[in-house]
Amino acid sequence: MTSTTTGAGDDVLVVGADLAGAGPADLLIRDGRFADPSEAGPDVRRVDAYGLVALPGLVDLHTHLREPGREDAETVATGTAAAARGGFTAVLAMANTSPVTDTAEAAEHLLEAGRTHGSAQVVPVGAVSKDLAGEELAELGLMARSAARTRFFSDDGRCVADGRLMRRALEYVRAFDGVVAQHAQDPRLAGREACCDEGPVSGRLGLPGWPAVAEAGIVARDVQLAELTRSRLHVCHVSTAETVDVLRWAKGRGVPVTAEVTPHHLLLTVDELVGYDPTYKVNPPLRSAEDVAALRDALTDGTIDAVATDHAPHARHDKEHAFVDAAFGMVGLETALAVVVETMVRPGALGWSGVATRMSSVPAHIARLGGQGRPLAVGEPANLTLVDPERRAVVDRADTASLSRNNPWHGRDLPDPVVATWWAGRPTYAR
Ligand SMILES: NC(=O)N[C@@H](CC(=O)O)C(=O)O
Ligand SMILES: [Zn+2]
Ligand SMILES: [Zn+2]
Repeated sequence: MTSTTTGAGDDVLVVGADLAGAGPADLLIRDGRFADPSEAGPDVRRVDAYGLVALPGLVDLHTHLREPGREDAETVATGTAAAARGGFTAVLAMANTSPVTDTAEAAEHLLEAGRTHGSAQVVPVGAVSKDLAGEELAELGLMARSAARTRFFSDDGRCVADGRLMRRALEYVRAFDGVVAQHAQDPRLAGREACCDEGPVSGRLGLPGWPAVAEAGIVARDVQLAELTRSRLHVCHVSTAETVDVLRWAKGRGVPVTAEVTPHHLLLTVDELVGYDPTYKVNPPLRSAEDVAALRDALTDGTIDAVATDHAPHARHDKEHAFVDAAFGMVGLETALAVVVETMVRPGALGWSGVATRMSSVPAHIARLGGQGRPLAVGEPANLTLVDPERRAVVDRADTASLSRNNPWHGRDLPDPVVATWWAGRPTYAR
Protein backbone atom coordinates (compact mmCIF):
# COMPACT_ATOMS: atom_id res chain seq x y z
CA MET A 1 0.00 0.00 0.00
CA THR A 2 1.94 3.05 -1.21
CA SER A 3 -0.02 5.55 0.77
CA THR A 4 0.70 8.07 3.42
CA THR A 5 -1.08 9.81 6.24
CA THR A 6 -1.85 13.52 6.25
CA GLY A 7 0.38 14.03 9.23
CA ALA A 8 -2.73 15.35 10.98
CA GLY A 9 -3.68 11.99 12.45
CA ASP A 10 -3.37 8.30 11.76
CA ASP A 11 -7.08 7.74 11.25
CA VAL A 12 -7.06 9.51 7.89
CA LEU A 13 -5.20 8.21 4.94
CA VAL A 14 -4.56 10.60 2.13
CA VAL A 15 -3.64 8.62 -0.91
CA GLY A 16 -2.03 9.79 -4.11
CA ALA A 17 0.72 11.96 -5.48
CA ASP A 18 -0.99 15.31 -5.77
CA LEU A 19 -2.25 15.29 -2.19
CA ALA A 20 0.51 13.82 -0.14
CA GLY A 21 3.53 13.41 -2.30
CA ALA A 22 3.18 9.64 -2.43
CA GLY A 23 2.86 7.58 -5.59
CA PRO A 24 -0.33 6.20 -7.11
CA ALA A 25 -2.01 4.09 -4.50
CA ASP A 26 -4.41 1.24 -4.02
CA LEU A 27 -6.25 0.01 -0.96
CA LEU A 28 -6.50 -3.75 -0.74
CA ILE A 29 -9.48 -5.60 0.72
CA ARG A 30 -9.80 -9.28 1.53
CA ASP A 31 -12.60 -11.03 3.44
CA GLY A 32 -14.14 -7.70 4.42
CA ARG A 33 -10.93 -6.33 5.90
CA PHE A 34 -8.03 -4.19 4.75
CA ALA A 35 -5.23 -6.41 3.53
CA ASP A 36 -1.49 -6.06 3.20
CA PRO A 37 0.04 -5.88 -0.31
CA SER A 38 1.95 -9.09 0.46
CA GLU A 39 -1.42 -10.87 0.60
CA ALA A 40 -2.11 -10.11 -3.07
CA GLY A 41 -4.03 -12.94 -4.72
CA PRO A 42 -7.21 -13.69 -6.66
CA ASP A 43 -9.50 -13.04 -3.65
CA VAL A 44 -8.02 -9.61 -2.93
CA ARG A 45 -9.99 -6.60 -4.18
CA ARG A 46 -8.10 -3.54 -5.25
CA VAL A 47 -9.64 -0.09 -4.65
CA ASP A 48 -8.10 2.63 -6.75
CA ALA A 49 -7.69 5.57 -4.39
CA TYR A 50 -5.37 7.60 -6.56
CA GLY A 51 -5.64 11.32 -5.80
CA LEU A 52 -8.45 10.86 -3.30
CA VAL A 53 -8.87 11.22 0.45
CA ALA A 54 -9.78 7.98 2.20
CA LEU A 55 -11.91 8.32 5.32
CA PRO A 56 -13.20 5.62 7.64
CA GLY A 57 -16.88 4.94 6.77
CA LEU A 58 -19.07 7.68 8.20
CA VAL A 59 -21.41 6.90 11.11
CA ASP A 60 -24.67 8.81 11.55
CA LEU A 61 -25.98 9.01 15.10
CA HIS A 62 -29.31 10.45 13.96
CA THR A 63 -31.29 9.02 11.04
CA HIS A 64 -35.05 8.63 10.62
CA LEU A 65 -35.67 5.59 8.39
CA ARG A 66 -39.52 5.69 8.76
CA GLU A 67 -39.79 1.89 8.64
CA PRO A 68 -42.04 0.51 10.01
CA GLY A 69 -45.10 2.67 9.47
CA ARG A 70 -44.23 5.35 6.92
CA GLU A 71 -42.69 3.42 4.06
CA ASP A 72 -44.12 6.04 1.70
CA ALA A 73 -41.50 8.50 3.05
CA GLU A 74 -38.50 6.15 3.51
CA THR A 75 -37.60 2.51 4.03
CA VAL A 76 -34.59 0.66 5.39
CA ALA A 77 -33.55 -0.03 1.80
CA THR A 78 -33.93 3.53 0.47
CA GLY A 79 -32.65 5.29 3.59
CA THR A 80 -29.49 3.17 3.75
CA ALA A 81 -28.98 3.60 -0.01
CA ALA A 82 -29.06 7.36 0.65
CA ALA A 83 -26.63 6.79 3.53
CA ALA A 84 -24.20 4.94 1.23
CA ARG A 85 -24.40 7.76 -1.32
CA GLY A 86 -23.50 10.13 1.50
CA GLY A 87 -20.47 8.06 2.53
CA PHE A 88 -22.08 6.44 5.59
CA THR A 89 -21.50 2.82 6.56
CA ALA A 90 -23.69 2.88 9.68
CA VAL A 91 -26.81 4.74 10.73
CA LEU A 92 -28.61 4.86 14.05
CA ALA A 93 -32.29 4.53 13.23
CA MET A 94 -34.45 6.66 15.50
CA ALA A 95 -37.28 5.08 17.45
CA ASN A 96 -40.14 7.38 16.40
CA THR A 97 -41.56 4.88 13.93
CA SER A 98 -45.01 3.32 13.96
CA PRO A 99 -44.95 1.22 16.05
CA VAL A 100 -42.26 2.83 18.19
CA THR A 101 -39.02 0.87 18.75
CA ASP A 102 -39.71 0.41 22.46
CA THR A 103 -39.38 -3.38 22.81
CA ALA A 104 -36.68 -5.98 22.20
CA GLU A 105 -38.84 -7.52 19.45
CA ALA A 106 -39.16 -4.21 17.62
CA ALA A 107 -35.41 -3.57 17.86
CA GLU A 108 -34.59 -7.09 16.62
CA HIS A 109 -37.08 -6.74 13.77
CA LEU A 110 -35.40 -3.54 12.59
CA LEU A 111 -31.96 -5.10 12.98
CA GLU A 112 -33.07 -7.98 10.76
CA ALA A 113 -34.55 -5.61 8.17
CA GLY A 114 -31.19 -3.83 8.09
CA ARG A 115 -29.31 -7.09 7.58
CA THR A 116 -31.65 -8.10 4.77
CA HIS A 117 -32.21 -4.80 2.94
CA GLY A 118 -29.50 -2.43 4.19
CA SER A 119 -26.71 -0.78 2.22
CA ALA A 120 -25.24 0.26 5.58
CA GLN A 121 -25.31 -1.10 9.12
CA VAL A 122 -28.68 -0.28 10.70
CA VAL A 123 -28.39 0.25 14.46
CA PRO A 124 -31.80 0.43 16.12
CA VAL A 125 -32.19 3.23 18.67
CA GLY A 126 -34.38 2.21 21.60
CA ALA A 127 -37.10 4.50 22.90
CA VAL A 128 -36.61 5.87 26.42
CA SER A 129 -40.33 5.77 27.23
CA LYS A 130 -43.13 3.45 26.12
CA ASP A 131 -44.69 4.78 22.91
CA LEU A 132 -42.58 7.97 23.38
CA ALA A 133 -45.29 9.08 25.81
CA GLY A 134 -42.81 10.33 28.40
CA GLU A 135 -44.54 8.46 31.23
CA GLU A 136 -43.15 4.95 31.74
CA LEU A 137 -39.69 3.65 30.86
CA ALA A 138 -39.56 1.40 27.79
CA GLU A 139 -37.93 -2.09 27.98
CA LEU A 140 -34.42 -0.63 28.21
CA GLY A 141 -32.80 -3.72 29.74
CA LEU A 142 -34.49 -6.17 27.39
CA MET A 143 -33.45 -4.11 24.37
CA ALA A 144 -29.87 -3.99 25.70
CA ARG A 145 -29.81 -7.79 26.11
CA SER A 146 -31.51 -8.48 22.76
CA ALA A 147 -29.73 -9.41 19.54
CA ALA A 148 -29.85 -5.67 18.73
CA ARG A 149 -27.59 -5.00 21.77
CA THR A 150 -29.13 -1.54 22.11
CA ARG A 151 -26.90 1.01 23.83
CA PHE A 152 -28.36 4.23 22.45
CA PHE A 153 -31.78 5.32 23.70
CA SER A 154 -33.84 8.32 22.64
CA ASP A 155 -37.41 9.60 22.50
CA ASP A 156 -36.23 11.86 19.65
CA GLY A 157 -39.04 13.88 18.16
CA ARG A 158 -40.18 14.31 21.77
CA CYS A 159 -38.30 15.60 24.77
CA VAL A 160 -38.04 13.51 27.94
CA ALA A 161 -39.44 16.50 29.81
CA ASP A 162 -40.07 14.80 33.17
CA GLY A 163 -36.85 15.18 35.16
CA ARG A 164 -37.63 12.15 37.28
CA LEU A 165 -38.09 9.89 34.26
CA MET A 166 -34.87 11.25 32.74
CA ARG A 167 -33.03 10.53 35.97
CA ARG A 168 -34.35 6.96 36.07
CA ALA A 169 -33.41 6.36 32.42
CA LEU A 170 -29.86 7.57 33.07
CA GLU A 171 -29.57 5.38 36.19
CA TYR A 172 -30.89 2.38 34.27
CA VAL A 173 -28.63 2.53 31.20
CA ARG A 174 -25.50 3.00 33.30
CA ALA A 175 -25.52 -0.72 34.13
CA PHE A 176 -24.76 -1.63 30.50
CA ASP A 177 -22.77 1.45 29.45
CA GLY A 178 -25.76 2.86 27.55
CA VAL A 179 -26.42 6.49 26.69
CA VAL A 180 -29.59 8.57 26.78
CA ALA A 181 -29.86 10.94 23.81
CA GLN A 182 -32.10 13.88 24.51
CA HIS A 183 -34.19 15.94 22.08
CA ALA A 184 -33.94 19.05 24.26
CA GLN A 185 -37.16 21.02 23.92
CA ASP A 186 -39.02 22.13 27.03
CA PRO A 187 -42.64 21.59 25.93
CA ARG A 188 -43.89 24.34 28.23
CA LEU A 189 -41.57 26.91 26.63
CA ALA A 190 -41.67 25.54 23.06
CA GLY A 191 -44.77 23.47 22.29
CA ARG A 192 -45.56 21.57 19.08
CA GLU A 193 -46.69 24.80 17.39
CA ALA A 194 -43.31 26.53 17.95
CA CYS A 195 -41.62 26.52 14.54
CA CYS A 196 -39.39 29.59 14.23
CA ASP A 197 -36.40 30.78 16.24
CA GLU A 198 -37.86 33.31 18.71
CA GLY A 199 -36.46 36.70 17.76
CA PRO A 200 -36.90 39.52 15.27
CA VAL A 201 -37.68 37.16 12.37
CA SER A 202 -40.45 35.27 14.20
CA GLY A 203 -42.00 38.62 15.12
CA ARG A 204 -41.83 39.93 11.58
CA LEU A 205 -43.17 36.72 9.99
CA GLY A 206 -45.82 36.16 12.65
CA LEU A 207 -44.65 32.59 13.31
CA PRO A 208 -44.83 30.95 16.77
CA GLY A 209 -41.47 31.42 18.50
CA TRP A 210 -39.16 28.64 19.76
CA PRO A 211 -36.87 30.35 22.31
CA ALA A 212 -33.26 29.30 22.90
CA VAL A 213 -33.96 28.81 26.60
CA ALA A 214 -36.31 25.89 25.79
CA GLU A 215 -33.23 23.97 24.59
CA ALA A 216 -30.50 25.24 26.93
CA GLY A 217 -32.77 24.89 29.99
CA ILE A 218 -33.32 21.17 29.40
CA VAL A 219 -29.62 20.63 28.67
CA ALA A 220 -28.66 22.46 31.90
CA ARG A 221 -30.92 20.14 33.86
CA ASP A 222 -29.79 17.01 32.04
CA VAL A 223 -26.04 17.60 32.43
CA GLN A 224 -26.65 17.91 36.17
CA LEU A 225 -28.59 14.65 36.13
CA ALA A 226 -25.73 13.04 34.20
CA GLU A 227 -23.30 14.28 36.84
CA LEU A 228 -25.54 13.05 39.64
CA THR A 229 -26.03 9.59 38.12
CA ARG A 230 -22.52 9.35 36.58
CA SER A 231 -24.27 8.13 33.46
CA ARG A 232 -23.82 9.09 29.82
CA LEU A 233 -25.95 11.84 28.27
CA HIS A 234 -25.94 12.75 24.58
CA VAL A 235 -27.56 15.95 23.33
CA CYS A 236 -29.21 15.70 19.92
CA HIS A 237 -29.09 18.48 17.30
CA VAL A 238 -27.68 21.37 19.37
CA SER A 239 -28.90 24.59 17.78
CA THR A 240 -28.03 27.56 20.02
CA ALA A 241 -25.02 29.43 21.40
CA GLU A 242 -26.62 29.20 24.87
CA THR A 243 -26.57 25.38 24.73
CA VAL A 244 -22.92 25.48 23.66
CA ASP A 245 -22.15 27.56 26.80
CA VAL A 246 -23.91 25.01 29.01
CA LEU A 247 -22.04 22.11 27.36
CA ARG A 248 -18.71 23.89 27.79
CA TRP A 249 -19.47 24.39 31.50
CA ALA A 250 -20.49 20.76 31.92
CA LYS A 251 -17.47 19.35 30.09
CA GLY A 252 -15.24 21.59 32.20
CA ARG A 253 -16.66 19.82 35.24
CA GLY A 254 -16.03 16.39 33.74
CA VAL A 255 -19.70 15.54 33.19
CA PRO A 256 -20.09 12.51 30.86
CA VAL A 257 -21.93 14.42 28.13
CA THR A 258 -21.55 14.36 24.35
CA ALA A 259 -23.36 16.42 21.74
CA GLU A 260 -24.08 16.55 18.02
CA VAL A 261 -24.80 19.29 15.51
CA THR A 262 -26.56 18.87 12.17
CA PRO A 263 -25.16 20.10 8.85
CA HIS A 264 -28.17 22.39 8.38
CA HIS A 265 -27.53 24.16 11.69
CA LEU A 266 -23.92 24.73 10.55
CA LEU A 267 -24.92 26.67 7.46
CA LEU A 268 -28.55 27.79 7.25
CA THR A 269 -30.10 30.58 9.32
CA VAL A 270 -33.60 31.66 10.30
CA ASP A 271 -33.49 34.11 7.37
CA GLU A 272 -34.35 31.15 5.10
CA LEU A 273 -37.88 31.30 6.54
CA VAL A 274 -38.81 34.63 4.93
CA GLY A 275 -40.40 32.86 1.93
CA TYR A 276 -42.46 30.59 4.25
CA ASP A 277 -41.08 27.54 2.38
CA PRO A 278 -41.85 24.51 4.61
CA THR A 279 -38.68 22.81 3.33
CA TYR A 280 -36.89 24.94 5.93
CA LYS A 281 -39.23 23.92 8.75
CA VAL A 282 -37.20 21.75 11.10
CA ASN A 283 -36.91 20.95 14.75
CA PRO A 284 -35.05 22.57 16.43
CA PRO A 285 -35.47 25.54 14.10
CA LEU A 286 -32.79 27.28 12.06
CA ARG A 287 -31.22 29.95 14.26
CA SER A 288 -29.23 33.19 13.89
CA ALA A 289 -25.85 33.74 12.23
CA GLU A 290 -24.35 34.16 15.74
CA ASP A 291 -25.64 30.71 16.69
CA VAL A 292 -24.16 29.23 13.50
CA ALA A 293 -20.76 30.75 14.35
CA ALA A 294 -20.93 29.39 17.92
CA LEU A 295 -21.83 25.91 16.64
CA ARG A 296 -18.90 25.87 14.21
CA ASP A 297 -16.48 26.98 16.94
CA ALA A 298 -17.86 24.30 19.28
CA LEU A 299 -17.36 21.62 16.62
CA THR A 300 -13.79 22.77 16.10
CA ASP A 301 -12.87 22.76 19.80
CA GLY A 302 -14.74 19.53 20.62
CA THR A 303 -17.45 21.05 22.81
CA ILE A 304 -19.68 19.48 20.17
CA ASP A 305 -18.36 15.98 19.56
CA ALA A 306 -20.04 14.87 16.36
CA VAL A 307 -21.94 15.82 13.24
CA ALA A 308 -25.24 13.94 12.85
CA THR A 309 -27.67 14.39 9.99
CA ASP A 310 -31.15 14.21 11.58
CA HIS A 311 -32.16 12.92 8.13
CA ALA A 312 -35.94 13.39 8.40
CA PRO A 313 -37.67 12.40 5.16
CA HIS A 314 -41.31 13.39 4.72
CA ALA A 315 -43.85 12.58 2.03
CA ARG A 316 -44.93 15.47 -0.16
CA HIS A 317 -48.45 15.53 1.32
CA ASP A 318 -47.03 16.03 4.82
CA LYS A 319 -44.66 18.80 3.82
CA GLU A 320 -46.64 20.80 1.23
CA HIS A 321 -48.82 22.82 3.55
CA ALA A 322 -48.89 26.31 5.01
CA PHE A 323 -45.68 26.70 7.05
CA VAL A 324 -47.38 26.30 10.44
CA ASP A 325 -49.14 23.06 9.36
CA ALA A 326 -46.25 21.31 7.57
CA ALA A 327 -44.22 18.47 9.11
CA PHE A 328 -40.88 19.27 10.78
CA GLY A 329 -37.71 17.93 9.19
CA MET A 330 -35.39 17.80 6.18
CA VAL A 331 -33.39 15.08 4.44
CA GLY A 332 -29.63 15.16 4.97
CA LEU A 333 -27.73 11.91 4.52
CA GLU A 334 -26.58 12.51 0.96
CA THR A 335 -25.36 16.08 1.55
CA ALA A 336 -23.92 15.89 5.08
CA LEU A 337 -20.27 15.59 4.11
CA ALA A 338 -20.72 18.26 1.41
CA VAL A 339 -21.94 20.76 4.01
CA VAL A 340 -19.19 19.85 6.47
CA VAL A 341 -16.58 20.37 3.73
CA GLU A 342 -18.14 23.73 2.84
CA THR A 343 -18.56 25.03 6.40
CA MET A 344 -15.59 23.47 8.21
CA VAL A 345 -12.91 22.05 5.91
CA ARG A 346 -12.70 24.82 3.30
CA PRO A 347 -12.53 27.64 5.88
CA GLY A 348 -9.82 25.69 7.75
CA ALA A 349 -11.90 25.05 10.88
CA LEU A 350 -11.49 21.26 10.57
CA GLY A 351 -8.91 19.09 8.77
CA TRP A 352 -9.63 15.69 7.24
CA SER A 353 -8.52 14.05 10.44
CA GLY A 354 -11.09 16.16 12.25
CA VAL A 355 -13.77 15.10 9.77
CA ALA A 356 -12.92 11.44 10.44
CA THR A 357 -13.16 12.09 14.18
CA ARG A 358 -16.42 14.05 14.17
CA MET A 359 -18.23 11.94 11.55
CA SER A 360 -16.86 8.43 12.14
CA SER A 361 -14.73 7.46 15.12
CA VAL A 362 -16.42 9.60 17.77
CA PRO A 363 -20.02 8.78 16.77
CA ALA A 364 -19.06 5.08 16.60
CA HIS A 365 -17.62 5.33 20.09
CA ILE A 366 -20.65 7.19 21.51
CA ALA A 367 -22.90 4.41 20.19
CA ARG A 368 -20.41 1.71 21.25
CA LEU A 369 -20.23 0.23 17.73
CA GLY A 370 -17.23 -2.08 17.67
CA GLY A 371 -16.60 -2.52 13.95
CA GLN A 372 -17.20 1.08 12.82
CA GLY A 373 -15.09 4.22 13.04
CA ARG A 374 -11.88 2.20 13.14
CA PRO A 375 -8.58 3.43 11.68
CA LEU A 376 -7.82 2.54 8.06
CA ALA A 377 -5.27 -0.13 8.82
CA VAL A 378 -4.46 -3.67 7.76
CA GLY A 379 -6.75 -6.13 9.54
CA GLU A 380 -9.50 -3.61 10.31
CA PRO A 381 -13.02 -3.96 8.83
CA ALA A 382 -13.06 -2.35 5.38
CA ASN A 383 -15.50 0.50 6.05
CA LEU A 384 -14.33 3.20 3.73
CA THR A 385 -15.41 6.46 2.12
CA LEU A 386 -13.39 7.80 -0.78
CA VAL A 387 -13.55 11.56 -1.16
CA ASP A 388 -12.67 14.02 -3.90
CA PRO A 389 -12.06 17.26 -1.98
CA GLU A 390 -12.23 19.55 -5.02
CA ARG A 391 -15.34 18.48 -6.90
CA ARG A 392 -18.50 20.63 -6.69
CA ALA A 393 -22.03 20.27 -8.05
CA VAL A 394 -25.43 21.92 -7.92
CA VAL A 395 -27.71 19.86 -5.67
CA ASP A 396 -30.78 18.42 -7.38
CA ARG A 397 -33.41 17.01 -5.02
CA ALA A 398 -34.58 14.58 -7.73
CA ASP A 399 -31.13 12.98 -7.91
CA THR A 400 -31.48 10.91 -4.75
CA ALA A 401 -31.85 7.41 -3.36
CA SER A 402 -34.30 8.68 -0.74
CA LEU A 403 -38.05 8.39 -1.28
CA SER A 404 -38.49 11.98 -0.09
CA ARG A 405 -37.65 15.31 -1.67
CA ASN A 406 -37.65 17.70 1.32
CA ASN A 407 -34.10 18.78 0.52
CA PRO A 408 -33.08 22.24 1.77
CA TRP A 409 -29.97 22.27 -0.47
CA HIS A 410 -31.85 21.96 -3.79
CA GLY A 411 -30.34 24.36 -6.34
CA ARG A 412 -27.24 25.16 -4.25
CA ASP A 413 -23.69 24.85 -5.46
CA LEU A 414 -21.90 22.69 -2.87
CA PRO A 415 -18.93 20.35 -2.68
CA ASP A 416 -19.72 16.91 -4.12
CA PRO A 417 -17.11 14.89 -2.26
CA VAL A 418 -18.24 11.26 -2.08
CA VAL A 419 -16.72 9.11 -4.81
CA ALA A 420 -17.30 5.64 -3.37
CA THR A 421 -18.38 3.87 -0.21
CA TRP A 422 -17.40 0.40 0.98
CA TRP A 423 -19.17 -1.30 3.87
CA ALA A 424 -17.54 -4.40 5.38
CA GLY A 425 -15.54 -4.88 2.21
CA ARG A 426 -18.52 -4.53 -0.13
CA PRO A 427 -19.00 -1.59 -2.49
CA THR A 428 -22.28 0.11 -1.49
CA TYR A 429 -21.91 3.20 -3.65
CA ALA A 430 -19.77 4.25 -6.59
CA ARG A 431 -20.21 7.44 -8.53
N1 LIG B 1 -36.00 17.04 13.13
C1 LIG B 1 -37.24 17.15 12.75
O1 LIG B 1 -37.67 18.26 12.43
N2 LIG B 1 -38.06 16.09 12.71
C2 LIG B 1 -37.76 14.75 13.14
C3 LIG B 1 -37.86 14.60 14.61
C4 LIG B 1 -36.74 15.22 15.39
O2 LIG B 1 -35.54 15.03 15.10
O3 LIG B 1 -36.98 15.89 16.39
C5 LIG B 1 -38.72 13.79 12.45
O4 LIG B 1 -38.87 12.64 12.89
O5 LIG B 1 -39.29 14.18 11.42
ZN1 LIG C 1 -35.18 15.72 17.54
ZN1 LIG D 1 -34.52 13.48 14.73
